Amino acid sequence: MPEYKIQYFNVKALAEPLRFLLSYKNIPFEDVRIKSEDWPAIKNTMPMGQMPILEVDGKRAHQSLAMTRYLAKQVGLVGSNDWEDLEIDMAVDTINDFRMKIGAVQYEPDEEVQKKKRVTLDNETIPFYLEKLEAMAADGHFALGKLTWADLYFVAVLDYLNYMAKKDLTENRPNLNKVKETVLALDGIKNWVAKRPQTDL
Ligand SMILES: N[C@@H](CCC(=O)N[C@@H](CS)C(=O)NCC(=O)O)C(=O)O
Repeated sequence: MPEYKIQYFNVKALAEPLRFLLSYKNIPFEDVRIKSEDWPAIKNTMPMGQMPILEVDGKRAHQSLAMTRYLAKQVGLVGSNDWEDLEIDMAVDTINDFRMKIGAVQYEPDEEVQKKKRVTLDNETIPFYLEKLEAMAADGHFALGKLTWADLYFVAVLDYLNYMAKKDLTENRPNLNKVKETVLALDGIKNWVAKRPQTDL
């Protein structure tokens, strides 16, 4: 079995889908968490000056979605043809678009501008995306009517989304809650969630 190492900050955010995918099959990995005070010295050694980084037998990869998709192939959570993979990718890209829209507000440096942007986020963006995502998950899964990496991706980033949105995004969304329950009930994920470092996001 390849040796896996994940490097990121001490948060779930963009590395958690990688951790979920490996944990799903109980694949061991080194979970390296860089302290923010150590980051400036390390930043320039990273391919794009950013994390997460995945190392597979010492070979280094970056870009969280590409790495998550790679691990999904390793653990068999992809489609069985190109069209099925497209359906999974559509769900994942939609979730990722949602993340970036919430992030654009959370990381807006001007406080007054952030306040204004949060009104639009709360009244328009969040309801729009949640309605679409709830409909996509009508049968308890985001794609193909079965468990795929889109489901694991959503649940893995959910704490991060809730933190940035400052609300429980799955409240009163039965289909999204079903996805959450299904993923959190998987043995490998249950074990990981029980033992992972406790962080807000
Ligand atoms: N497109 C990249 C974005 C990575 C990214 O934004 N990483 C942030 C943390 S979430 C980072 O490394 N920030 C530190 C910095 O830019 O100095 C990915 O998805 O992996």
